[in-house]
Amino acid sequence: MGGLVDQSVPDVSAEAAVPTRATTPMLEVKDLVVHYETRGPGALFGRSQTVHAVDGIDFALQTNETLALVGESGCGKSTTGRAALMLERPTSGQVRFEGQDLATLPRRQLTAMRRHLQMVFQDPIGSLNARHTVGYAIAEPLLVHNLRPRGQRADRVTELLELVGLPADAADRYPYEFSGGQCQRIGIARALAAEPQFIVLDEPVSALDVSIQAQILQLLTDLQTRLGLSYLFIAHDLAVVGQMSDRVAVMYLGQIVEIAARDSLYTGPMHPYTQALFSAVPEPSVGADRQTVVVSGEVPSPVDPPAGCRFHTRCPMAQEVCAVEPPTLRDVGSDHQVACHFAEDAVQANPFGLHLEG
Ligand SMILES: Nc1ncnc2c1ncn2[C@@H]1O[C@H](COP(=O)(O)OP(=O)(O)OP(=O)(O)O)[C@@H](O)[C@H]1O
Repeated sequence: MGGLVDQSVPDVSAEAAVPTRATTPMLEVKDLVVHYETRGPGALFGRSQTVHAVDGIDFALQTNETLALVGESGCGKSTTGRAALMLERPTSGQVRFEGQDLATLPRRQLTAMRRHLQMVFQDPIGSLNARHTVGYAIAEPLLVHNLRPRGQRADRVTELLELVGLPADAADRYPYEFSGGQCQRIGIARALAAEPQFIVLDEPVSALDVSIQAQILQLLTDLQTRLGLSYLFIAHDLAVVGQMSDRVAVMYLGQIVEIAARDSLYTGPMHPYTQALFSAVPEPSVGADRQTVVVSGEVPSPVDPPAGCRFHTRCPMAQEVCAVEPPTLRDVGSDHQVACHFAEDAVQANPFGLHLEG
């Protein structure tokens, strides 16, 4: 496969070994669509319009695997995460957890199933109720799902606090008494309380200082190994994604444009949009802490996405066919799929000047 190498290829020697494929994926998302009906400009009398937040995506996640979702703000990552947990009812498509379609489950069964599916949020402090003690916040899922006899719940809270590296006396204190990193540990303990198998991590470290980020990422990695968790990891920081993921899906305007094993994507990104994302990663030596996508033009509105390939209005490789025919995801290597008519040409042309191998 192509010889593109990103400058910021992370140290991948450590933790995340690619897990062996099971026959039935733990979670499977098929042709997922989430549209929002909103009012256009003009408040009360604005015309009704459809936001194409997620538009027909497929992915699967194995036990103990981390799939990262990356892409610019507004491309549909959080909506995908919420829909995978059924916090957002899909407009159409399937979300199968251990083979069972959650979209068709009666409400009661869905509530019972929810304990296996949890979320950790971006804003660690805001996601906790300021009026509840930390102990209550962590015990609440035990109450909701009726787990553990009443007399054992306090011990379980202590156990969970210990699991995330906090002292037992944290249970009697309030969220405002803790730092952002400590609050994120509390959020993780709360997510773990119901013994989930699958957790959506929605930008779990982007609100934290860099030094704290590393500690939380290490905690998440350790917990995954210890508890056999599967993560859908939503993030914009490609260095963090490179450290945390087994596989990576790149989203643009509600669709997956490239999905691959982490190393395959990081050493040979084939979609021009993925290449643009990688070209925007700041070199650590420069000291910049945020990426800006260098591709020209604005992201088109998800109310009226472009016909054909949605990226064609900004793509340096675009030709006539791109404005007409939507490319489907096709195999371009082992565990590597791309939705681009000219992906092979893009590797040759290297339009964003990624550092070339050799
Ligand atoms: N409840 C809603 N009603 C209407 N539009 C929505 C709603 N939630 C999200 N959207 C729109 O759907 C699109 C996808 O949003 P989403 O939050 O999933 O993107 P994202 O990639 O997670 O962005 P970010 O990185 O900024 O969180 C955006 O255009 C957003 O404005």
